[in-house]
Amino acid sequence: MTQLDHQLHSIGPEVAGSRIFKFIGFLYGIAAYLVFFVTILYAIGFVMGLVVPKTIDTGTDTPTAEAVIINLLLMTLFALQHSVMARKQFKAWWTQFVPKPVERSTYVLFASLSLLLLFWQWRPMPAVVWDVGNPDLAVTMVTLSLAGWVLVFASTFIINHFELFGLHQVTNHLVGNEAAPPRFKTPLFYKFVRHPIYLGFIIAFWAAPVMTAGHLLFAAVTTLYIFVGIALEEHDLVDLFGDEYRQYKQRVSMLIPWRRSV
Ligand SMILES: C[S@@+](CC[C@H](N)C(=O)[O-])C[C@H]1O[C@@H](n2cnc3c(N)ncnc32)[C@H](O)[C@@H]1O
Repeated sequence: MTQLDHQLHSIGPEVAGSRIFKFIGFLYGIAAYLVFFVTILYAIGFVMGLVVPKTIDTGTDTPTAEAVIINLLLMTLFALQHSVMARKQFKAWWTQFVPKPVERSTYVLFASLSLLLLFWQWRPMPAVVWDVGNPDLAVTMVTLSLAGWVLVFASTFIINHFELFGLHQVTNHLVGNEAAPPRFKTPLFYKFVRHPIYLGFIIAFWAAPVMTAGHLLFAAVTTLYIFVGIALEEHDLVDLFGDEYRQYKQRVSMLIPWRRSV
Protein backbone atom coordinates (compact mmCIF):
# COMPACT_ATOMS: atom_id res chain seq x y z
CA MET A 1 0.00 0.00 0.00
CA THR A 2 1.52 3.39 -0.99
CA GLN A 3 1.55 6.26 1.49
CA LEU A 4 -1.21 8.02 -0.49
CA ASP A 5 -3.35 4.85 -0.46
CA HIS A 6 -2.76 4.59 3.27
CA GLN A 7 -3.80 8.21 3.86
CA LEU A 8 -6.89 7.77 1.70
CA HIS A 9 -7.76 4.51 3.44
CA SER A 10 -7.81 6.28 6.80
CA ILE A 11 -10.22 8.93 5.48
CA GLY A 12 -13.28 6.72 5.35
CA PRO A 13 -14.87 3.61 3.91
CA GLU A 14 -16.01 5.06 0.56
CA VAL A 15 -15.02 3.65 -2.80
CA ALA A 16 -11.51 4.56 -3.96
CA GLY A 17 -12.62 6.90 -6.78
CA SER A 18 -14.78 8.93 -4.42
CA ARG A 19 -11.96 9.16 -1.90
CA ILE A 20 -9.60 10.37 -4.59
CA PHE A 21 -12.05 13.12 -5.53
CA LYS A 22 -12.42 14.11 -1.89
CA PHE A 23 -8.66 14.32 -1.57
CA ILE A 24 -8.35 16.38 -4.77
CA GLY A 25 -11.12 18.66 -3.45
CA PHE A 26 -9.19 19.05 -0.20
CA LEU A 27 -5.95 19.95 -2.04
CA TYR A 28 -7.92 22.39 -4.22
CA GLY A 29 -9.37 24.00 -1.06
CA ILE A 30 -5.88 24.40 0.41
CA ALA A 31 -4.58 25.88 -2.85
CA ALA A 32 -7.50 28.35 -3.00
CA TYR A 33 -6.86 29.31 0.63
CA LEU A 34 -3.15 29.91 -0.05
CA VAL A 35 -4.01 32.12 -3.04
CA PHE A 36 -6.41 34.06 -0.79
CA PHE A 37 -3.77 34.40 1.94
CA VAL A 38 -1.14 35.77 -0.46
CA THR A 39 -3.77 38.12 -1.92
CA ILE A 40 -4.83 39.58 1.43
CA LEU A 41 -1.20 40.07 2.51
CA TYR A 42 -0.54 41.76 -0.83
CA ALA A 43 -3.65 43.92 -0.28
CA ILE A 44 -2.17 45.31 2.95
CA GLY A 45 1.07 46.27 1.16
CA PHE A 46 -0.84 47.61 -1.85
CA VAL A 47 -3.09 49.94 0.14
CA MET A 48 -0.49 51.03 2.71
CA GLY A 49 2.32 51.41 0.17
CA LEU A 50 4.56 48.99 2.05
CA VAL A 51 6.96 46.26 0.87
CA VAL A 52 5.15 45.06 -2.29
CA PRO A 53 6.50 45.98 -5.76
CA LYS A 54 3.24 47.52 -7.06
CA THR A 55 1.19 49.72 -4.73
CA ILE A 56 -1.92 51.89 -5.08
CA ASP A 57 0.38 54.84 -5.89
CA THR A 58 2.77 53.17 -8.36
CA GLY A 59 2.47 51.74 -11.87
CA THR A 60 2.03 52.90 -15.46
CA ASP A 61 1.58 56.67 -15.87
CA THR A 62 -1.89 57.15 -17.33
CA PRO A 63 -3.93 60.29 -18.16
CA THR A 64 -6.33 60.95 -15.26
CA ALA A 65 -9.60 60.28 -17.13
CA GLU A 66 -8.26 56.99 -18.46
CA ALA A 67 -6.96 56.02 -15.00
CA VAL A 68 -10.37 56.74 -13.43
CA ILE A 69 -12.16 54.60 -16.04
CA ILE A 70 -9.73 51.66 -15.75
CA ASN A 71 -9.77 51.75 -11.94
CA LEU A 72 -13.58 51.96 -11.82
CA LEU A 73 -13.84 49.01 -14.21
CA LEU A 74 -11.46 46.95 -12.05
CA MET A 75 -13.43 47.72 -8.88
CA THR A 76 -16.75 47.02 -10.64
CA LEU A 77 -15.47 43.65 -11.83
CA PHE A 78 -14.48 42.73 -8.27
CA ALA A 79 -17.79 43.98 -6.82
CA LEU A 80 -19.86 42.07 -9.38
CA GLN A 81 -17.91 38.85 -8.92
CA HIS A 82 -17.98 39.17 -5.14
CA SER A 83 -21.67 40.00 -4.83
CA VAL A 84 -23.21 37.92 -7.61
CA MET A 85 -21.32 34.74 -6.70
CA ALA A 86 -22.34 35.14 -3.03
CA ARG A 87 -26.10 35.11 -3.72
CA LYS A 88 -28.02 31.95 -2.97
CA GLN A 89 -29.73 31.91 -6.39
CA PHE A 90 -26.33 31.95 -8.07
CA LYS A 91 -25.03 29.25 -5.72
CA ALA A 92 -28.06 27.06 -6.49
CA TRP A 93 -27.34 27.44 -10.21
CA TRP A 94 -23.61 26.92 -10.29
CA THR A 95 -23.47 24.03 -7.81
CA GLN A 96 -24.96 22.04 -10.71
CA PHE A 97 -21.45 22.31 -12.20
CA VAL A 98 -19.18 22.99 -9.21
CA PRO A 99 -19.34 20.33 -6.45
CA LYS A 100 -20.90 21.79 -3.28
CA PRO A 101 -17.92 21.04 -0.98
CA VAL A 102 -15.59 23.16 -3.14
CA GLU A 103 -18.12 25.91 -3.89
CA ARG A 104 -16.78 28.27 -1.20
CA SER A 105 -13.15 27.61 -2.17
CA THR A 106 -14.00 28.40 -5.79
CA TYR A 107 -15.69 31.64 -4.70
CA VAL A 108 -12.61 32.55 -2.64
CA LEU A 109 -10.32 31.73 -5.57
CA PHE A 110 -12.31 33.88 -8.02
CA ALA A 111 -12.46 36.78 -5.53
CA SER A 112 -8.69 36.56 -5.00
CA LEU A 113 -7.98 36.44 -8.74
CA SER A 114 -10.15 39.49 -9.44
CA LEU A 115 -8.34 41.35 -6.63
CA LEU A 116 -4.92 40.33 -8.00
CA LEU A 117 -6.02 41.64 -11.41
CA LEU A 118 -6.98 44.92 -9.74
CA PHE A 119 -3.58 45.24 -7.98
CA TRP A 120 -1.75 44.43 -11.22
CA GLN A 121 -3.70 46.73 -13.52
CA TRP A 122 -4.46 49.58 -11.08
CA ARG A 123 -3.41 52.98 -12.47
CA PRO A 124 -1.86 55.45 -10.02
CA MET A 125 -3.46 58.89 -9.66
CA PRO A 126 -0.68 60.69 -7.79
CA ALA A 127 -2.31 64.10 -7.05
CA VAL A 128 -2.10 64.58 -3.27
CA VAL A 129 -5.45 65.21 -1.58
CA TRP A 130 -4.02 65.43 1.94
CA ASP A 131 -0.61 65.01 3.54
CA VAL A 132 -0.77 65.21 7.33
CA GLY A 133 2.87 66.36 7.59
CA ASN A 134 3.04 66.08 11.38
CA PRO A 135 5.11 62.90 12.03
CA ASP A 136 3.17 61.96 15.20
CA LEU A 137 -0.15 62.25 13.38
CA ALA A 138 1.28 60.28 10.44
CA VAL A 139 2.35 57.44 12.78
CA THR A 140 -1.10 57.53 14.42
CA MET A 141 -2.78 57.14 11.04
CA VAL A 142 -0.54 54.26 9.99
CA THR A 143 -1.23 52.57 13.35
CA LEU A 144 -4.95 53.10 12.86
CA SER A 145 -4.78 51.57 9.39
CA LEU A 146 -2.92 48.53 10.79
CA ALA A 147 -5.53 48.30 13.57
CA GLY A 148 -8.18 48.17 10.81
CA TRP A 149 -6.42 45.17 9.24
CA VAL A 150 -6.12 43.50 12.66
CA LEU A 151 -9.88 44.03 13.16
CA VAL A 152 -10.53 42.38 9.77
CA PHE A 153 -8.39 39.32 10.58
CA ALA A 154 -9.52 38.98 14.19
CA SER A 155 -13.19 39.21 13.16
CA THR A 156 -12.81 36.47 10.54
CA PHE A 157 -11.37 34.21 13.26
CA ILE A 158 -14.06 34.97 15.82
CA ILE A 159 -16.88 34.34 13.33
CA ASN A 160 -15.22 31.33 11.63
CA HIS A 161 -12.17 32.01 9.50
CA PHE A 162 -11.86 28.50 8.07
CA GLU A 163 -15.50 28.31 7.04
CA LEU A 164 -15.44 31.79 5.46
CA PHE A 165 -12.50 30.77 3.29
CA GLY A 166 -13.68 27.28 2.38
CA LEU A 167 -11.19 25.09 4.32
CA HIS A 168 -13.82 23.86 6.77
CA GLN A 169 -16.04 22.63 3.94
CA VAL A 170 -13.33 20.66 2.09
CA THR A 171 -12.03 19.16 5.37
CA ASN A 172 -15.53 18.07 6.41
CA HIS A 173 -16.02 16.49 3.02
CA LEU A 174 -12.66 14.73 3.21
CA VAL A 175 -13.40 13.10 6.57
CA GLY A 176 -17.05 12.41 5.70
CA ASN A 177 -18.64 14.85 8.17
CA GLU A 178 -22.00 16.38 7.31
CA ALA A 179 -21.81 20.15 6.71
CA ALA A 180 -23.40 21.83 9.75
CA PRO A 181 -26.27 24.26 8.98
CA PRO A 182 -25.28 27.96 9.23
CA ARG A 183 -25.55 29.32 12.79
CA PHE A 184 -26.29 32.88 13.83
CA LYS A 185 -23.47 34.18 16.05
CA THR A 186 -22.63 37.41 17.82
CA PRO A 187 -19.22 36.80 19.37
CA LEU A 188 -17.04 39.63 20.73
CA PHE A 189 -16.98 42.57 18.23
CA TYR A 190 -20.31 41.35 16.78
CA LYS A 191 -21.92 42.50 20.04
CA PHE A 192 -20.96 46.11 19.21
CA VAL A 193 -21.34 46.26 15.42
CA ARG A 194 -22.99 43.92 12.95
CA HIS A 195 -20.11 44.16 10.44
CA PRO A 196 -16.71 44.37 12.14
CA ILE A 197 -14.89 42.92 9.10
CA TYR A 198 -16.26 45.68 6.86
CA LEU A 199 -15.58 48.31 9.54
CA GLY A 200 -11.96 47.08 9.63
CA PHE A 201 -11.65 47.53 5.86
CA ILE A 202 -13.09 51.06 6.01
CA ILE A 203 -10.61 52.07 8.73
CA ALA A 204 -7.69 50.42 6.88
CA PHE A 205 -8.54 52.17 3.60
CA TRP A 206 -9.19 55.70 4.95
CA ALA A 207 -6.48 56.05 7.62
CA ALA A 208 -3.70 57.22 5.29
CA PRO A 209 -1.17 59.93 6.23
CA VAL A 210 -0.77 60.78 2.54
CA MET A 211 -4.01 60.46 0.59
CA THR A 212 -3.58 60.53 -3.19
CA ALA A 213 -6.45 60.87 -5.67
CA GLY A 214 -6.06 57.18 -6.59
CA HIS A 215 -6.18 56.04 -2.96
CA LEU A 216 -9.19 58.30 -2.34
CA LEU A 217 -11.02 56.83 -5.34
CA PHE A 218 -10.28 53.32 -4.02
CA ALA A 219 -11.41 54.17 -0.46
CA ALA A 220 -14.59 55.95 -1.62
CA VAL A 221 -15.73 53.27 -4.09
CA THR A 222 -14.95 50.36 -1.76
CA THR A 223 -16.83 52.10 1.08
CA LEU A 224 -19.82 52.60 -1.21
CA TYR A 225 -19.59 48.96 -2.24
CA ILE A 226 -19.46 47.87 1.40
CA PHE A 227 -22.83 49.59 1.99
CA VAL A 228 -24.31 47.78 -1.03
CA GLY A 229 -22.73 44.51 0.15
CA ILE A 230 -24.21 44.99 3.63
CA ALA A 231 -27.71 45.53 2.20
CA LEU A 232 -27.43 42.31 0.13
CA GLU A 233 -25.87 40.32 2.97
CA GLU A 234 -28.45 41.45 5.53
CA HIS A 235 -31.29 40.58 3.16
CA ASP A 236 -29.89 37.01 3.02
CA LEU A 237 -29.27 36.94 6.78
CA VAL A 238 -32.89 37.91 7.49
CA ASP A 239 -33.99 35.16 5.08
CA LEU A 240 -31.73 32.69 6.86
CA PHE A 241 -32.18 33.59 10.53
CA GLY A 242 -35.53 35.46 10.47
CA ASP A 243 -36.53 37.26 13.67
CA GLU A 244 -33.22 36.48 15.35
CA TYR A 245 -31.43 38.68 12.80
CA ARG A 246 -34.23 41.31 12.74
CA GLN A 247 -33.90 41.75 16.50
CA TYR A 248 -30.11 41.87 16.19
CA LYS A 249 -30.52 44.75 13.70
CA GLN A 250 -32.68 46.61 16.22
CA ARG A 251 -30.22 46.05 19.01
CA VAL A 252 -26.80 46.46 17.40
CA SER A 253 -25.49 49.16 15.10
CA MET A 254 -24.30 48.43 11.58
CA LEU A 255 -20.81 49.94 11.65
CA ILE A 256 -20.47 52.62 14.31
CA PRO A 257 -20.56 51.09 17.82
CA TRP A 258 -22.24 54.00 19.56
CA ARG A 259 -24.93 54.69 16.95
CA ARG A 260 -27.98 52.52 16.47
CA SER A 261 -28.70 53.17 12.78
CA VAL A 262 -25.23 53.19 11.16
C1 LIG B 1 -17.23 38.21 4.71
S1 LIG B 1 -18.28 37.72 6.02
C2 LIG B 1 -18.67 39.30 6.66
C3 LIG B 1 -19.35 39.22 7.97
C4 LIG B 1 -19.82 40.56 8.51
N1 LIG B 1 -20.59 41.25 7.51
C5 LIG B 1 -18.67 41.42 8.98
O1 LIG B 1 -18.40 42.47 8.36
O2 LIG B 1 -18.04 41.07 9.97
C6 LIG B 1 -19.77 37.27 5.22
C7 LIG B 1 -20.41 36.00 5.77
O3 LIG B 1 -20.66 36.15 7.15
C8 LIG B 1 -21.97 35.65 7.43
N2 LIG B 1 -22.45 36.38 8.63
C9 LIG B 1 -22.50 37.71 8.79
N3 LIG B 1 -22.93 38.04 10.03
C10 LIG B 1 -23.16 36.86 10.67
C11 LIG B 1 -23.60 36.50 11.99
N4 LIG B 1 -23.90 37.43 12.90
N5 LIG B 1 -23.69 35.18 12.32
C12 LIG B 1 -23.38 34.24 11.40
N6 LIG B 1 -22.96 34.49 10.15
C13 LIG B 1 -22.84 35.78 9.78
C14 LIG B 1 -22.77 35.94 6.19
O4 LIG B 1 -23.85 35.09 6.02
C15 LIG B 1 -21.72 35.69 5.10
O5 LIG B 1 -21.69 34.33 4.74
